[in-house]
Amino acid sequence: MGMTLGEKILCRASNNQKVTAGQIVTANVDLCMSNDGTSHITINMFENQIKHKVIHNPDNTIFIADHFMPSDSVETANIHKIMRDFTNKYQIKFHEGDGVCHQIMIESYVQPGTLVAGADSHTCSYGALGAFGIGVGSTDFLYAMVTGTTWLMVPESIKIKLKGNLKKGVFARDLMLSIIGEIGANGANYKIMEFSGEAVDNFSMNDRIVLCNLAIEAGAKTGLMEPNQVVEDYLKNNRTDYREGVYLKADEDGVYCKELSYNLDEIVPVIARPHCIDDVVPVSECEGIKFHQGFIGSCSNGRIEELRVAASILKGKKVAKDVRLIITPASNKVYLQALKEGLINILSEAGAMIMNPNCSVCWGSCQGVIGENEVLLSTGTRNFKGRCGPASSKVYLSSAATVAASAIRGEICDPREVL
Ligand SMILES: CC(C)[C@H](C(=O)O)[C@@H](O)C(=O)O
Ligand code: SF4
Repeated sequence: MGMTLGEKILCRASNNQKVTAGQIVTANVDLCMSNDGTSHITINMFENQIKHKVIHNPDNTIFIADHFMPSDSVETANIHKIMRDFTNKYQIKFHEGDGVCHQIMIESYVQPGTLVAGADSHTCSYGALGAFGIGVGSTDFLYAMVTGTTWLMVPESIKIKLKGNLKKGVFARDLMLSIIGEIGANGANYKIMEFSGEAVDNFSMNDRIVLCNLAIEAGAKTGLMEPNQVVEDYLKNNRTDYREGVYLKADEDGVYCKELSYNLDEIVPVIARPHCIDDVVPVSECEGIKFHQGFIGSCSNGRIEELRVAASILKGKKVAKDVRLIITPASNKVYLQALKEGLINILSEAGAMIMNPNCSVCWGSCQGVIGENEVLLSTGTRNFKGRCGPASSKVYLSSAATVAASAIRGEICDPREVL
């Protein structure tokens, strides 16, 4: 009996010949990542509750300030100071203002075949590179940072076979929201969502990240894809630390708890309605709904490909009078690329507000918070009640194209009408 891709990676990380779903393993963690959402909690425990104050591998420990960047209050400024002092003291890597943690990790650190513990739920994004990213709480993060290991039960895997091609105006974001809409927000609880099939070969790095990033929103332990030439090219072109990676593949006879198949030709632009990500309907069912703010950004949808699509729609047009459009590149690298391509000019001339790279409106605690009864159309990851404003506010989730097209119209519309 063979192994799934996730089992292969955990096998390697735990120095086993074979692992099977349900088995509990202690595994070596290749990278530890923490952000300003919770790192002060970890630092407090480290300084005050443990005896042997050792960081297992400072070089592989990365702290990133992105959720409240720049700080919006004395409280968050103090969190950044705690992070700055701690990372200086222990020679840990620290990024401040460079962008969203997961984007920074993918641009600069994560390698295929590795295990990464991140104190953030969307650590599952690293599956795009064929790495096993797990979101952990502050205590588990502390354990991994100090010991270089973590323990986990090997999850069962769901094979998600993708074939066909996305039509014009339909994006990876629509595909993943459609999958979550079908299986439900608990549909993959503690499972690995392993994406495969001929369609995956045609995916860009951005598509790969979009799919793996939202795996947690179906309850998955992580999302995974076999690394391929696209990954290899991405690493070669973007990474100063490029080295030959560990390109693990699932065995033909790996055991899956479920198999799902999707034909990409059948996917249409969709929207997740408030307040649950699995309340997914075709955009056409939301046509005409007024909204007050649009947001393009986040670790899910703030990369250059998304800004290009937004710019192609907004070029020469104006954001509707009663809509605020906030666009936040996912990293400085993305921002600089957008500047170089003239996208920032186009978006700005159309009336969008361009923010510094950070979690921005996705997180709803730093910038672009919405008011009582206001409606947000967002490319963020979550639409929980109160995520981006008071309990009376509403968040709809869609692709960047849908946000851009709707921002011009002043009400939700299908991006295929303008593309
Ligand atoms: C702050 C952090 C712990 C949180 C997460 O884990 O996902 C945040 O990034 C989010 O998207 O809600
Ligand atoms: S962009 Fe949103 S989902 Fe991603 S880490 Fe930041 S707050 Fe979390």
